[in-house]
Amino acid sequence: MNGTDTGTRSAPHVVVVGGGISGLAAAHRLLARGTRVTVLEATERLGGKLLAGRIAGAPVDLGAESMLARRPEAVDLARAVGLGDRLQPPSTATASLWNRGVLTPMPKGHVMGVPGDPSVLSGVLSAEGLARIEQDRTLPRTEVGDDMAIGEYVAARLGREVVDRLVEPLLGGVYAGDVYRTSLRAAVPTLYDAAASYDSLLDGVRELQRRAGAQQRTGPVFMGIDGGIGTLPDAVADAVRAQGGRIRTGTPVRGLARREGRWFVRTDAATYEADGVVLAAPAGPASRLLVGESPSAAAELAGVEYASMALVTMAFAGADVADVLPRGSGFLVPPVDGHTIKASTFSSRKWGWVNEHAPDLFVLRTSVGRYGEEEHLHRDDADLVDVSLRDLGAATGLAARPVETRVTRWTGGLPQYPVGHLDRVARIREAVAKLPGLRVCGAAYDGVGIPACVGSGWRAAAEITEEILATPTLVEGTAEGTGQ
Ligand SMILES: CC1=C(CCC(=O)O)c2cc3nc(cc4[nH]c(cc5[nH]c(cc1n2)c(C)c5CCC(=O)O)c(CCC(=O)O)c4C)C(CCC(=O)O)=C3C
Repeated sequence: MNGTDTGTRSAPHVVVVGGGISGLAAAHRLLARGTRVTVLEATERLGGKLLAGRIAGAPVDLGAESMLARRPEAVDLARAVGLGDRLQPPSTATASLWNRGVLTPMPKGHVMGVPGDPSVLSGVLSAEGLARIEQDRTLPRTEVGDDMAIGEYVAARLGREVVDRLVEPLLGGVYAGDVYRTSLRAAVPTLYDAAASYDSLLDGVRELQRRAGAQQRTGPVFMGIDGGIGTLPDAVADAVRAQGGRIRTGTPVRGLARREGRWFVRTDAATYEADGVVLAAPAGPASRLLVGESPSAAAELAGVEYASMALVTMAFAGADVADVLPRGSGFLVPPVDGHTIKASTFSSRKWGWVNEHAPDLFVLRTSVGRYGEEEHLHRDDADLVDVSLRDLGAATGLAARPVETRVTRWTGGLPQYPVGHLDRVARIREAVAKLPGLRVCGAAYDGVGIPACVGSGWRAAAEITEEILATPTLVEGTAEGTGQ
């Protein structure tokens, strides 16, 4: 950079479309790299699937409530925006499985439900189910090719019971999906690699476990934030504003066009002129915005499906509940047993901060709905509370009535990663790469977890700044164009 240019050249301007955690992480990184930034969020609220709220006066997460700490991005971002002191691991690392009407401790020693040693599943599977696992040692190799549904692969090796009672409830939480559709390669890449190198899945998993053990990783697997993961987006937004970034909520983007080497991002009130654009919106809106400039990316994005779910958060008088519930952070529910809820998280037990803010309450939540199972979501709030209480009662014996309830509907909450997902993402990226200064990021691409979202935002920011700072363009004063 030539110092004498600063008077005539202002920093390049990047518009970020979407104010969820991916877009905010991208904006934060773009500012650090010296661009000007405008974030445009369609709804009135920043944060996307992260939402902090209150129940019976107590702070609680009403969206995502935990982030993986084994990947650095989410905790690094939290620290970078001043939340380091509020990071807090879960108070308990155990959970239960509501299996055939009985709550049993969640087995340890598996990779997303796939055991290395069948005996860890002895409390969970039937005798036939356990016997079926042994066939893994003698069955001919299962060719997974470019990709295969994780449920199909694990069922072929170990039998359907392992899939239906372990893999499905665990991965059902991650994607609100169906493991007989979900991509092995995208969802659990370590298992895909093991499948390619070992005839026996048990052998492959044991090797993964051996390697994980050799790494001697310390520190918590998950991390929360005092006050809620939902406080992270606002903290990032504050940091973005403090560095001069502009954030507009209630500002849906209506059109995106490239003319004479610049981007024009049209909203109802203004058209923003930019050197770069980060599309951090979900796949549907991203697809609609790309129809003009990249019909092929738009078509691929239009094929990305989402699952919807609802969270029912309930606060009880603490004394009514704590002794009734099983130990640990909550329980998972295998869909094959036909219950409505698919998980319950005991927030007051899982998070010290929930308990500290409301020591006389017990807060828990249930989740309802997954891909292809949207009928429950048409029930009204009172119905969702009733069915949650019925399932909770059947699972744990809980008979108390909550003092307050809150239903949060996450329509289109979780993108699906079906077989072939990674190829689709590669095709999207290839098409998008033909558009100078434009990148996509978010949960639809490289992982639905918060660290993956943050990582994808950072990557988009790094690639764009590399590209546009390498070819600086002359811009006049403000980048805001017509209409404002
Ligand atoms: C997006 C996501 C990731 C990916 C994160 C990333 O890749 O970044 C993930 C990972 C994992 N989830 C795991 C375990 C559990 N998930 C649960 C419940 C839930 N997860 C959800 C989502 C996710 N889950 C959701 C929407 C629920 C429903 C209930 C609620 O939202 O309240 C519950 C029951 C409730 C409780 O005990 O809290 C358990 C025990 C384990 C450990 C497995 C092992 O031990 O090997 C791992 C890696």
